[in-house]
Amino acid sequence: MKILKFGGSSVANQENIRKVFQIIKKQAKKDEIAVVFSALGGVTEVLLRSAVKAREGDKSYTDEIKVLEDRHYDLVRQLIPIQQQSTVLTYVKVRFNELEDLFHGIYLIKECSPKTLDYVGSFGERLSAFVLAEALKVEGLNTHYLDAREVIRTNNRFGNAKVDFPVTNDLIQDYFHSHPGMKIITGFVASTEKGETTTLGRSGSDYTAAIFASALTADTLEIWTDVSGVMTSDPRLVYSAFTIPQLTYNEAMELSHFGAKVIFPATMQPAMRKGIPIYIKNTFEPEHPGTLINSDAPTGKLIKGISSLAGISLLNIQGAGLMEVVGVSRRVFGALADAGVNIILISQASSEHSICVAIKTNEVALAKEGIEKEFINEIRNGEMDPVVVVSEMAVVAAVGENMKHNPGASGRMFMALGRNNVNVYAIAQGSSELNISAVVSQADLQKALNALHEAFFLSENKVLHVFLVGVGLIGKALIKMISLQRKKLQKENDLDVQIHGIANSRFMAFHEDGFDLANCPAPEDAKGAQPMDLQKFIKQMEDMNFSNTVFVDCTASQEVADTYEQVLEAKVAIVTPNKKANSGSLENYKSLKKLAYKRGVKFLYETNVAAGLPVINTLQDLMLSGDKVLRIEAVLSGSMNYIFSELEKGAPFSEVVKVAKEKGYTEPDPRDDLSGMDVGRKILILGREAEQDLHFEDITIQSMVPEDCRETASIDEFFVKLQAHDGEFAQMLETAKSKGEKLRFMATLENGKAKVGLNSLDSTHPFYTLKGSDNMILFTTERYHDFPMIIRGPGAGADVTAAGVFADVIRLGNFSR
Ligand SMILES: NC(=O)C1=CN([C@@H]2O[C@H](COP(=O)(O)OP(=O)(O)OC[C@H]3O[C@@H](n4cnc5c(N)ncnc54)[C@H](O)[C@@H]3O)[C@@H](O)[C@H]2O)C=CC1
Ligand SMILES: N[C@@H](CC=O)C(=O)O
Ligand code: NA
Repeated sequence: MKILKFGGSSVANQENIRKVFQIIKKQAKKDEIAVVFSALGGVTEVLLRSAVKAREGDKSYTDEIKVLEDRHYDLVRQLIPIQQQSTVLTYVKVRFNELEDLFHGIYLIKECSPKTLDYVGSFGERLSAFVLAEALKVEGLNTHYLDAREVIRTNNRFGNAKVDFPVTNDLIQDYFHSHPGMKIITGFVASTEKGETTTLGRSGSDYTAAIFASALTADTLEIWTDVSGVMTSDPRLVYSAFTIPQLTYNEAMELSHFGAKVIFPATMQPAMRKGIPIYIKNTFEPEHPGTLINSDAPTGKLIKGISSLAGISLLNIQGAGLMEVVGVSRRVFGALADAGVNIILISQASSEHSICVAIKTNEVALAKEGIEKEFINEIRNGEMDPVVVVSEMAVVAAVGENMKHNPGASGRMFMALGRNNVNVYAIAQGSSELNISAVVSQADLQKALNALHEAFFLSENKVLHVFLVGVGLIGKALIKMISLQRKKLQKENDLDVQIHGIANSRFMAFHEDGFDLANCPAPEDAKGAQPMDLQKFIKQMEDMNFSNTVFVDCTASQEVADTYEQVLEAKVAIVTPNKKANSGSLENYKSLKKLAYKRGVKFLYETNVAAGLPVINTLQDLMLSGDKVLRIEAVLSGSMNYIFSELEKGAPFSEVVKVAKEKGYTEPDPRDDLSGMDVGRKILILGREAEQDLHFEDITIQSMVPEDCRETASIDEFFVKLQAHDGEFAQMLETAKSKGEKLRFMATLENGKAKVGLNSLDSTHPFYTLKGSDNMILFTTERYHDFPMIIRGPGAGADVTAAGVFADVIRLGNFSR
């Protein structure tokens, strides 16, 4: 025997009911089944609301009841052929006549007792189960309508009646023996010995199903609802939440205490006591295995799920006079009980200096008043402080029986929270080791849940959540690269990179699950694209509240660089090829580094110098290991090296500059390269990385932009004007050639001063052989003294730069593991 229960959403309308019928017919072919139905979705609420309206003399209840009546008639007409409709329509009509009389009575005497309310509430299930039993007959099933009031006996605590199990079990068994056919049972309703109608309280229909399952020792109980089982966490907050395949009864109880509202375990008790397996299944996705809840040993992971509860406040009861005083906690809890306040979590440290309890925020006033009244003398004497209330809190709890005797769960939990800058206000774990709960600020709830979810369930795949500003040459290349490499990273490095925000200077767009990187739209073409607003972008990034968030700045914008402080403050890591922040004031450079350190996040910018070539990291390693930089001599501009080496092949200067831009070597504005500014910035950054207090004024820069081209408005106009100077550059080249030399645009840093400019070098110089977009950096240090350390290779271009940015992002994965 199997008991199936379908909730209100499963029977909300004809379309859904057809799905329910499919499921019932399929199961009836294999097994003996009985089916419990809730009222059609929303009906009970309307009935109860109308009763209140009637009591308050509000006549509009009649309209609401009329709508319900028509809804049931419509359903009969939709499900049952016309020739067979009359008995069913009559049944419905009689029920609504009864309701009309009932409501009229309430309206007249202006009174509606809990007993009357139970009677009113019973109509929803009595209507749905009857109509559906008849409709299933039309489908060829031999059904038998069972009004559960005939067999479920309760006391007369109306609204939340207690079941008399011995009597009920006998009645159910007798009924099933003496009545053939597939029972179609009303959920929620029961009756007293005297035949008064009662209801079974919250999730009453689940309870009905469990009562029948238990009385009949069913093989299984299936709860059909609108979600595919119990999820690992609240899917509205944790996008990667998934269905838990199997839970023990204990785990199900713990999980549903906070958050997972799929079942209300109290209602499952009768089935649990008998060890009957319970399946949570989805009417709208019947093939999904859903969740099995049974008494088997816990399976799988260290924890099963992460539940949460918002709207919490913490009460701190503390004072020096409370230490080692027996009876304090009894009085605290007594006072809370007297005030009718439900305690959600308790924590007391062994110093006994304070007791901390978490309660629902709407009960704070009652609780505070109750406790302060109880301790009025102690507070007056200064032995105890007034109760301190911290509001806007939430509880997160890791749940699973495998935590028992298995060290590491709390370590992993608090590590994940700490790494993501989630402050923990209170902690509780019972000795059952089934649940570790932590109180966090409500603003951090989503981040906390995601961090925990990742730590416990996705730990094979740590996820970096990227927000990318600047989808230009480098940004686009980066997206493409991540898309191509993602599978391998997931498989071989336990790392996933998702992009949740994209922006250029005009538009921005966001995606909760991460954009489809293989077909990533431009920001302006993405769904929900909005005009770019940098502050809004950052706010949205913070609101999405992912753990391991990375802000990637692929612009050359000062405005974006100016937000780094704000971003780091939010504990978000930064990866950027944009040199503006590090080449601004020395103070800003230092304070950003300090802030990143303080906030425990990384600020990575390898591509600030020589694109993907390992220059910054190498220099940082040298410094960390105690070396000292004496001199840096370098070619730091890919575009300038390209331009001066291409010039040798005979093309005009302006033409070569254009090609350098087309090849993606130059800055967005090529004058930044030609003016030496870009190289100036790079040598400044290298100096600072070498722990020298370098300012921009310490650099002498020779500009290659002819005077009259400096003030031109557009880049196109600049190119036109530049043509007039092709001859001068050809002449410079000739002069060098005549001496057997080559032109190299380079930077030198020594004794706290830097020089940037064009040099003519003979063949003995290491830079002589550079080609194309090559960069070359010579570090002369205390350790690399006689011969410098040399780094050489292409130092500009979309791919080598994007690769460097990508490598920094991946590096973050290693840091924050
Ligand atoms: N091209 C190269 O070889 C290398 C470039 N870099 C750096 O990479 C960065 C990006 O360069 P490219 O991709 O070539 O530039 P790009 O001009 O192709 O792209 C820049 C993107 O940033 C966007 N943008 C500009 N200001 C913005 C703002 N305030 N808010 C939002 N978006 C904004 C633009 O709309 C554009 O989508 C620059 O900082 C550059 O110095 C670093 C190393 C090498
Ligand atoms: N424009 C730069 C590339 C970025 O740093 C160059 O030409 O080297
Ligand atoms: Na680099």
